[in-house]
Amino acid sequence: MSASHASYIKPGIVLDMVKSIIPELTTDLHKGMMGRVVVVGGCKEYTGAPYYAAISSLKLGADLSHVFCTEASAPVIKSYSPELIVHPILDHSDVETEADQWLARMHAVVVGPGLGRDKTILEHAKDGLHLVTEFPDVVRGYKKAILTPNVVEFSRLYNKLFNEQPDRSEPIVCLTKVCRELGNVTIVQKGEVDIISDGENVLVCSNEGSPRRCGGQGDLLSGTMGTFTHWAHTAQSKGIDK
Ligand SMILES: NC(=O)C1=CN([C@@H]2O[C@H](COP(=O)(O)OP(=O)(O)OC[C@H]3O[C@@H](n4cnc5c(N)ncnc54)[C@H](O)[C@@H]3O)[C@@H](O)[C@H]2O)[C@@H](O)CC1
Ligand SMILES: Nc1ncnc2c1ncn2[C@@H]1O[C@H](COP(=O)(O)OP(=O)(O)OP(=O)(O)O)[C@@H](O)[C@H]1O
Repeated sequence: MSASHASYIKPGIVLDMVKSIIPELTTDLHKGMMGRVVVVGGCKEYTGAPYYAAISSLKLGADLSHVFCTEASAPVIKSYSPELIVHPILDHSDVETEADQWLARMHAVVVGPGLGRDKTILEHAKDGLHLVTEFPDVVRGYKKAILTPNVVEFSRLYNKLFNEQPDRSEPIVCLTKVCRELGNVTIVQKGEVDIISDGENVLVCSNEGSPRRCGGQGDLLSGTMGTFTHWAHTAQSKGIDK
């Protein structure tokens, strides 16, 4: 299927789509129902990235926000906020067992902010996009997966899958091609204009953002997306999303 068959969603309805999935706060809710999100990230060099992602998920409206990070980064991340639940497990040899007992309770997992490139940590936890670029089968066919590459990360992924650089003059064609190759995962390709697709639908978000390009904006996006993802799936299960 070529990109010309993809259906395009009008940008103007984005806000309505988002509003339609925000759950109503009612007195019968109990702690956790608005979202239990875990951010997997945080290493010696990067403690801000997982903090930004985790605190964003909470500030948007999730009830509980966890961070899986390394031993060294844990006290730093904890000191930024008492609201985060911080697990220093990523450099433990039994990380999978330790993580599994928590993962089963989570609504959304945000993998990548500040994981760094330490080989041991990557073997244990994997930098989200680095992992997908190295081993695309990890997400292939998992339609709930959302990847949020910046331009350079997208090029690396495209190159891995098709052994060539993406044609920058045809961003939508290239994006839908990658989504389909990975079994219709959703990709948010970030840039001046964000292009979002699952290989079938394409949403181009050209709302003006900040012209400042400081680090951490992708982390805010990934954290809020963790909460929105839970809300979207809940709305979908109730048949109330757009
Ligand atoms: N305070 C923190 O702890 C922060 C940690 N961060 C972490 O830092 C690590 C490295 O992140 P990087 O984003 O530097 O990743 P990379 O090391 O993969 O570098 C990406 C490169 O692509 C470039 N780039 C991005 N968009 C581009 C465009 N449209 N055109 C041309 N070049 C473009 C960037 O300038 C950057 O040099 C990650 O683990 C990340 O999570 C960052 O999230 C920033 C904040
Ligand atoms: N040139 C641009 N103009 C306006 N907005 C942009 C531009 N590039 C990216 N953005 C916006 O900034 C947000 C973060 O994208 P960015 O490319 O900075 O991610 P990143 O490099 O992964 O971030 P991080 O520093 O957190 O790792 C996205 O939501 C995107 O819409």
